[in-house]
Amino acid sequence: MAKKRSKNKPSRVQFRKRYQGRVRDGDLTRQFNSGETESLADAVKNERVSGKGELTRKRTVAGANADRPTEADDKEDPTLISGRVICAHGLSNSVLADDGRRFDCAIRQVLKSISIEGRGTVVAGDRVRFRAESENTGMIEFVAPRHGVISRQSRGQQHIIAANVDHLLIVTSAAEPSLKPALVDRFLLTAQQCGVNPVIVINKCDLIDCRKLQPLIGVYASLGYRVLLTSAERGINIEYLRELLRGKQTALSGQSGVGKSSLLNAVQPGLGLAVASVSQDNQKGRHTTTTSTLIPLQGDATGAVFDTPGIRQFQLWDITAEEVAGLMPDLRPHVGHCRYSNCLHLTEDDCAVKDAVADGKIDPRRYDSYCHLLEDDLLLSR
Ligand SMILES: Nc1nc2c(ncn2[C@@H]2O[C@H](COP(=O)(O)OP(=O)(O)OP(=O)(O)O)[C@@H](O)[C@H]2O)c(=O)[nH]1
Ligand SMILES: [Zn+2]
Repeated sequence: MAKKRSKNKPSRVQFRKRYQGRVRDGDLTRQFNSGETESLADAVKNERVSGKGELTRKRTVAGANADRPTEADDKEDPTLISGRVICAHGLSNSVLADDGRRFDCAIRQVLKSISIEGRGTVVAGDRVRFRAESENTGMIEFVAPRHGVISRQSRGQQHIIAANVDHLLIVTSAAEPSLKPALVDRFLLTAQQCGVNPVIVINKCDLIDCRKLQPLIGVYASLGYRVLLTSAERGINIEYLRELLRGKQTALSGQSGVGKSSLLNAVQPGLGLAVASVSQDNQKGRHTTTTSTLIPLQGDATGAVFDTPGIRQFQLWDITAEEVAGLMPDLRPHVGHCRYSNCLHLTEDDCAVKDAVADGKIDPRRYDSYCHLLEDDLLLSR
């Protein structure tokens, strides 16, 4: 009789132990002296937004800050300006107000105190409310809760590089360089892990007979992934891509030379160039490679693209071999039916995943990707 998947999952305590305080709530965490941790989103909610935390405590103890706004006040406070963070640089953050003005903003101390080592209090893509202090400077008072967070691992900690990412374009090319579905599978896993909606773009479709791609596209489409065949060179599906980007914050990932800049230039002349120069800047400094920049689309109040080296090649962050199958929509339904609750679906007997591959329910190539990821990467580093 098959065992239930839930037995395979680590308990909350084991989970916390495993990540040693780095509780992955999809957000930054801070650690109290007691050893407890709290995500940035929760901290902001508890302390800043509800006004029940630090601010309120300060107010009652010292009687100070009595005029501090609560969230409701913030939203109604006409002196605060709404905008989004274009580039986060610690002390000076570039913020684009919804009315199109640019401000250099500092961050209010209480927001800083809830991040780890002051890093990542705000990141590119964050929706913020700030108080203008001059024509072009201001103070960020409020950071809205995030969705679609892209992070990377840095010295064992999660480091957010972009927030509120609506779409992740996984850009590949049909040829030159050749299509690497295993790489697409990795990016799909990362997108799943980050809670970002992926779109697979196969560029340079002018170089091959696209009918050859039908089986591959069929597999992805059957898993619910959107696949777009494009040619930046011939202008194929560029209008569709433009529509996809409209009003959304989109991140691009993919190997060098697949045509990311060319696609952006086809959508909006000069956009690829703007992106390339930002990427260059990022590559110059060793510590700035994680800094991402949001580049607004012309004539589109809310549409913008992120493109930094950090996102282009972004890696799975802190994933365990046991978690991978659960992040793959084709493997996931079968994992609970294996004989062993800790089955890795590689060499074990009575493995429901391998049975599903044999029965044609899982595409063998996808299973192959899974095996390579575990054997060549995740299990080797153990
Ligand atoms: N045939 C063909 N060539 C293309 C297409 N799109 C881009 N290219 C060419 O592919 C090469 C690489 O394009 P880029 O846009 O620089 O690629 P990228 O992904 O931005 O590369 P990196 O900046 O290195 O990450 C250039 O020589 C482009 O002219 C296409 O649709 N068809
Ligand atoms: Zn199995």
